[in-house]
Amino acid sequence: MHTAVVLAGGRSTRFGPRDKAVADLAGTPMIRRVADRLVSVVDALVVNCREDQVDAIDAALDGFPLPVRFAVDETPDEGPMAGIGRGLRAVEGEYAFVVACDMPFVDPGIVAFLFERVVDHDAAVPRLDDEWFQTTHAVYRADAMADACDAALARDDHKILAALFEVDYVVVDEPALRAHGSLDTFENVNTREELAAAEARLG
Ligand SMILES: Nc1nc2c(ncn2[C@@H]2O[C@H](COP(=O)(O)OP(=O)(O)OP(=O)(O)O)[C@@H](O)[C@H]2O)c(=O)[nH]1
Repeated sequence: MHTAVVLAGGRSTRFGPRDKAVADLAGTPMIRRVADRLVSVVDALVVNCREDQVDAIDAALDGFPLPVRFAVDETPDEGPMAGIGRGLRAVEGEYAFVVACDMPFVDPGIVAFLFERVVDHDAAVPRLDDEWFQTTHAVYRADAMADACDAALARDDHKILAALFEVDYVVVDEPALRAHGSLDTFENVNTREELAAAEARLG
């Protein structure tokens, strides 16, 4: 059983007054695009967000063919690592793909490969040449990473890497990623301009 945890609890300040999770991207809410890209590689979806986002996200996911569960932040605005931990606690199987709600080109081939690479480890984290770890596009062993998130938060450390470095992780490098899909998978939409560019690419 594979789950996807979609992170949507941020404030989208660069995007403007509206929540980018449910922003219209070529006729489909962004989070729905992300979810739709994952149907072939996971069995269930967990959405991490704030309570005030639930209704709009639930509407955006109306008719989604897999079970959807919400993992609402107990305390909002604790950062993405807190969201990862919260989301992973709601996962039923062993492993989950964690992805930001603003990655509409997420590539199922690469996600499937991350699920292969994580076996016998706690995390499989992509890392492109000259770039940092793609921790919001990675597969985690749900209980191990959730424990590490809780431990880091208890030390008042909110960095995702503080949790990652506590678990047994493998790095998935750029050549391996390229062999399994498009690196567009890591593209994220933070601004209205990036939304327009994504829309143009979708035709
Ligand atoms: N639960 C939770 N998730 C968060 C938080 N901050 C960011 N995220 C999520 O982490 C992912 C990456 O965050 P950003 O792209 O920086 O999103 P953001 O914080 O909403 O955007 P900006 O305010 O423009 O930086 C997104 O999927 C966010 O929804 C938070 O405080 N809590």
